[in-house]
Amino acid sequence: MSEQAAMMMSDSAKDAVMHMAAMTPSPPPSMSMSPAKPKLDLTLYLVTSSSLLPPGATLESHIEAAIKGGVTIVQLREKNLDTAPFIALGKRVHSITKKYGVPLLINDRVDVALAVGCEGAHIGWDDMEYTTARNILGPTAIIGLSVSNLTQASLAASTTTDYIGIGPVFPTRTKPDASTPLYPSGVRQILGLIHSKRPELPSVAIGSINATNLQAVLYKSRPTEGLPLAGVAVVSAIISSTDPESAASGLLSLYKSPAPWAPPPPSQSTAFTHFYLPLILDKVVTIIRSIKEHKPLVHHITNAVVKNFSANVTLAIGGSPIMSDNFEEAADLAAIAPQSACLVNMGTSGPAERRLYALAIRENNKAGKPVVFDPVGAGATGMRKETVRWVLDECGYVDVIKGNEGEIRTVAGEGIRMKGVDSGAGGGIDELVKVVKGVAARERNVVVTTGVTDVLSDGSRTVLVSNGHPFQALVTGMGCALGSVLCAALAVNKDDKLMSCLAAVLLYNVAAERAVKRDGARGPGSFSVAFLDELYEIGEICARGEGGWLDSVKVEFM
Ligand SMILES: Cc1ncc(COP(=O)(O)OP(=O)(O)O)c(N)n1
Ligand SMILES: Cc1nc(C(=O)O)sc1CCOP(=O)(O)O
Repeated sequence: MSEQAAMMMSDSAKDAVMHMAAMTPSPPPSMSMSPAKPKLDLTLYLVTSSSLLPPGATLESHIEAAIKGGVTIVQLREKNLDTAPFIALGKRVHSITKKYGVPLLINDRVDVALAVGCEGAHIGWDDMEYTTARNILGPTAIIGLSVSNLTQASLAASTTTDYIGIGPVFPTRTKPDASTPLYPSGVRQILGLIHSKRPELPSVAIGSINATNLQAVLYKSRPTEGLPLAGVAVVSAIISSTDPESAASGLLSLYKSPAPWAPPPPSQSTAFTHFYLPLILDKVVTIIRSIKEHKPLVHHITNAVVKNFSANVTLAIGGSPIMSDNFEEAADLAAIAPQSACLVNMGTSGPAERRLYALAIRENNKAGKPVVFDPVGAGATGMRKETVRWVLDECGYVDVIKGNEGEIRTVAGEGIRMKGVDSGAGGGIDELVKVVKGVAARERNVVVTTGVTDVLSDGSRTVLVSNGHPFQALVTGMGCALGSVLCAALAVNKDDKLMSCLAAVLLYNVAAERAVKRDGARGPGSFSVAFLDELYEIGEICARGEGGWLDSVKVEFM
């Protein structure tokens, strides 16, 4: 056993492995399980657990139905079977999987895999050490290793394992002794590390993956560089279903479809890859005009303090505000209008509101409608930090996070995530840009950070906007109502979300500058009225296709 592998195992497991290794000479070629390495397709990986079958179902019929539905590889994971019945079951299941050319692996038990003569085994950190398993099963067996953290990932990637199982992604009842959940952002970090060690090594994610979260797992875990997940492994999503064939085909079809919130591929998209200002400002005008034309519905789940102002801002730019905290209509509101978006502002949130956020995010994700998340006061209390973590890790996908510098630093920080972007404050604009870019790259979305200079980033492109007026900080709800404008812009332009956010921020901040120049705008009160007038006025100017109001923009592209 290698010293490295020994470090990672419990003492009893080490003793067992040492014993096995001493007893196990290098295998003669005849011990190889099949003459050639079977093709490995990890796309939809079924891991079994007989105890989770619905009443009356048999494991054999469930597995066969799931394969018909599209399962590409099966792992027999039976924790309570003695050796002889385990081998007998393995042989029965193998006769089914062989018919369909689907590889069968055995969980934990290399001896059972050998006796069954199936395609390989999956082993964890309490099981037989990898090299010993490889020696026993031979070079053509498929062997997978589990990893739950970066240390294990680094060690596993230094072996010749055929694939890695990363988990748990979410808390799961199926494996009570599972490690701390990684969430998609943790899976992404592990994929990045695997890429740095063995760029071609495929991985699957496991742990409470189901039809509701599969696309978010795939999308959010995709690293900037290197291989994305090669598949997802599920137990209960198929085994507990009364219709395993449909459960499998449903998961497969979600796996193969682009996430509803994914922007179109770059060739079709109007994304700005070159920062050519006149073209960008042209697009800004088009987006604002389009809000007036299409009157997008903005479903506000927001705090009581800012509802009235947010509704007025939405109306002033030509949108249709709905302020609804009603569970019963969240799904309808996501689906009802061809162009809509949802604002989740956690200004005043308790347990009921948090359940509503989850529902609204899920429904808008399903309908392909953008979601803007405003983590108001994110760092103020433990409850708020946990709400932010929960929204980002467990509620699906948010297209845009908008907050002030402190809020975005909290979103980036160690208190929220297993490991976050360095959130040290006070490093100036360059350091802030690094933080904002880091969050956007981690969440694969757009982050809008408001301040004297607003920082907008999608993780690769970053824009600084220095328009605006100090009166903005003196009007209640001014910060929150930017969320309404972001929603309206995203609702009418989903192709390039950074561009939509830029249009919203420019409209908002140039309107503020113009408002203080209006007659009678003497202080925050009259300013807020003049501001609404200017939002409206700029909309009218854009509707005429004019861009003169943009002469004063102060933008920098990075
Ligand atoms: C595909 C896949 N990934 C991870 C695991 C977990 O295996 P392990 O760590 O051995 O834990 P148990 O499954 O034995 O509880 C897996 N089985 N499959
Ligand atoms: C078998 C297993 N391994 C895990 C890991 O984290 O390594 S989580 C897990 C259970 C997955 O079951 P379900 O899809 O029902 O949540």
